[in-house]
Amino acid sequence: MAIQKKHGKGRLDKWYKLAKEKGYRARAAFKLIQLNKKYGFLEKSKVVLDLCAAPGSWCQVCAETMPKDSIIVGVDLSPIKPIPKVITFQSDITTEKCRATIRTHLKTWKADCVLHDGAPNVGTAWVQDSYNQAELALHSLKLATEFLVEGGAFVTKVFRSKDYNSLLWVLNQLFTKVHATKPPSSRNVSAEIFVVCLGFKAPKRIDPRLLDPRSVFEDLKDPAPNNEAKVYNPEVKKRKREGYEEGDYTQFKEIAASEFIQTTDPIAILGQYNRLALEQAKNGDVALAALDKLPETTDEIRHCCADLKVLGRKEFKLLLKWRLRVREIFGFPTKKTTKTPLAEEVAEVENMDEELRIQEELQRIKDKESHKKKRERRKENEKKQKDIVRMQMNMTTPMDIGMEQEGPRGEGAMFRLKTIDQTEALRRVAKGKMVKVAEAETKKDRDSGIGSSGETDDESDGEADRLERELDNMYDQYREKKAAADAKYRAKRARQEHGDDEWEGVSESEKEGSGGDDDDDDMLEEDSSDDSDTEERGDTGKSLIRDLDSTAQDGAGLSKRARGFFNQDIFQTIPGLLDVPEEEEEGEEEGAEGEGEGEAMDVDDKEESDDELPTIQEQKKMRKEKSARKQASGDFEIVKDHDDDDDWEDKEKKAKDGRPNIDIITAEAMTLAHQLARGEKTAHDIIDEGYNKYAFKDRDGLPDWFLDDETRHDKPHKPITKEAAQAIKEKLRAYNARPIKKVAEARARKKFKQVQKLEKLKKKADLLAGDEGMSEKEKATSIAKLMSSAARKKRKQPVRVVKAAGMNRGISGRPKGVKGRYKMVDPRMKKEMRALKRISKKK
Ligand SMILES: C[S@@+](CC[C@H](N)C(=O)[O-])C[C@H]1O[C@@H](n2cnc3c(N)ncnc32)[C@H](O)[C@@H]1O
Repeated sequence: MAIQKKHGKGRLDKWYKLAKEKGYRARAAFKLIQLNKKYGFLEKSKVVLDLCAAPGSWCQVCAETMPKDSIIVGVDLSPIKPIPKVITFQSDITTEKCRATIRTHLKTWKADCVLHDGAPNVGTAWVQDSYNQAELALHSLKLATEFLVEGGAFVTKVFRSKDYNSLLWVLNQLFTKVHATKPPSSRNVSAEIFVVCLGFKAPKRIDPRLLDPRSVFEDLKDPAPNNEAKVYNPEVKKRKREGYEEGDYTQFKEIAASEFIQTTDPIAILGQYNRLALEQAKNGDVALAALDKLPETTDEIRHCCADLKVLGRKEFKLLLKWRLRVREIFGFPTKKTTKTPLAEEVAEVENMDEELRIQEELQRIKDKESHKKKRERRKENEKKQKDIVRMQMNMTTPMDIGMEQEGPRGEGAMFRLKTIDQTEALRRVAKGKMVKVAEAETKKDRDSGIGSSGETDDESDGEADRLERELDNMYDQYREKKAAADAKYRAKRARQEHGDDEWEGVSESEKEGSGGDDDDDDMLEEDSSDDSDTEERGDTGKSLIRDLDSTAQDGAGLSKRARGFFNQDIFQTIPGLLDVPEEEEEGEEEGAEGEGEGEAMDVDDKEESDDELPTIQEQKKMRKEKSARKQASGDFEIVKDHDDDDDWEDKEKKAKDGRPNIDIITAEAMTLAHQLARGEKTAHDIIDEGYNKYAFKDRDGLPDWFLDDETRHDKPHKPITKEAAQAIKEKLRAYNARPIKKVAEARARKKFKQVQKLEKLKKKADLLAGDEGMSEKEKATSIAKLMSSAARKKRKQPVRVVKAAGMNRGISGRPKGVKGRYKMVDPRMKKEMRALKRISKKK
């Protein structure tokens, strides 16, 4: 929760900094800029009267925004430093003298706009005497009625207080439109708002009572003096006025938090008070002491209680929830029974409360409805799940579960491959995975929050089921958490979600031996996507045949991806590995190039392919040569560390991204390659090894978390040779030895600059050499001079120390008038250092 501070550095907000940057004398400038942006009163004004104008930022904005040669008159109790094109003088706007001075400056002119940003400052910054402010605003209005032209605008600052409505009423009598607004640059913690009055009615006669604080603010008994005047007359003491509670002269109101708990209208308290006090507990208030000790009274609640005026919707809700909870604990009735109407005077606050109340009511209704829906869906799914189990036990048929659907031609959906494939039902039925379908559905619901809300309708479930679900749920949460923290895991999941498990299939089969039921899955999935645009049974059949064909072909030769893998240089010398018909290979190569996959090509090959394309034969020859070169030098391009699972995933991803394939050869593959090369193993052996206990796993009915763990840890550990491990180590060492990107960039920049410098020198030397007016000796000496001056190192500019004081403090970026290298220092630091030294010396 961001709490705006009113003191110290809290003041140096973005508007403050922006004002400094733009050269405005106060951040208040932005309030006028924003008000004018909304109502556009300055652009059409030729004469403006700025009341309470010091230090003059509003005058600056006027001078900037108003047409050329406009008249701007600014007045304040404090002196205003001269501003170009602005007339300023010092006076109290409540006095007759001030009125007369304005008249002399304006002569016969009438003002198009009267601005008033007066603030009678008393006490600390946040304690505002709202009455004085309202009174000052009324004084400024009085001046406005005298100097404003008909249709003119009046902008005034007011504080939300008891007198606010009376003031608004008066303004409404004199102007056609009255808008109360709070510009974004006005601090949230401040009670100030601005009233922009447009279309001055300019009545011929104004009832003097309308502008008399005594009658406008009728509660008033004694007329209030201008507090600012106290600055000049310290004898004058602040008087008590009616309109405030006895002993409470400020707008800052606090109430014991226990009152908030007990009240029947908590929203009224949230709207009216600045703070809910908890710490009175120390003064012996029993209710507060109990409240203070409750675990529900968290730090966040304490923060919220500390300043109600800065809270947003979320925090209000938090406080209201807390109240309900505490009421429950203390045994209060938890439903609201009565509502106390809010005081009329705090109209603004009342609106906000009303809004909050409506919003909460809406939210409550929404929540209720969504809970109801979730419950219904959950029940439905559970029923389905039970039906499916029954079906598996031959107690019922899919039709009973609602799986039948009439196709466009009348045939049952049960027998349409396409529809079945879409629901994945057949595939799972075939593999006995119907339970998983239901599980997946239930899980989906759980993911969307169903069942996790602790609703009471799971009594019908068995304890074991419930436990299982809870476990699954916890595991899902764990996975979500992991996914949020782990980019690699996210990437992997994204790949799975996009059905992009082609490579996974390869690595899986490579790791576990090929075959198994996963292959079937892939085939059906491909089938469904291939034929998504046709509903014909025949078409689906065709597609199945096509896929089966391709698989058969893969079995005979190698799949495209497998061929890509074995196309790598390291396998080039192994006989019989790539016995593929010539035409087919050509087709593949072209395809790979066309698709930009290039998995069987390394970087160099790729670069070559960019130029004039070599023929297939040439490419093959080049590859062979290269492979021989690498074999001779023992340079294996391997990066995979055997135990580094994450790294492996990363490499897989890289390979999928279409980057060079140097990363995808693992130590295992290298070992295998060595074994094949040495004749220790044949292709047949490898295929044979593929049939192992890991290849055929029964995954039916097992929970996801278990399957995940299995895939991660239950896999064959293939041997790796010493050479392979060594090669990988070397490779990684080379990787680690590379300079970081920034260093490489800096070096390249340096080199580039040197080349540029050299070019320049060359040009100059050429010019000198071609100069006919110079003798050869002269030429030689001047070129030598040139060279030596170029070789001389430039002296670094000394760093200038700039004190961060006054205007410079709090500004980010280069301070004004400072050129070259500089260092910002805070003089306070120096003082502190000296003090520390002094202290240590004394010691
Ligand atoms: C918030 S500042 C005005 C800032 C100004 N709008 C600006 O942009 O620089 C409020 C000013 O009201 C002035 N003020 C308060 N009472 C006054 C009075 N009776 N007559 C004239 N100025 C007064 C104070 O001296 C103070 O400078």
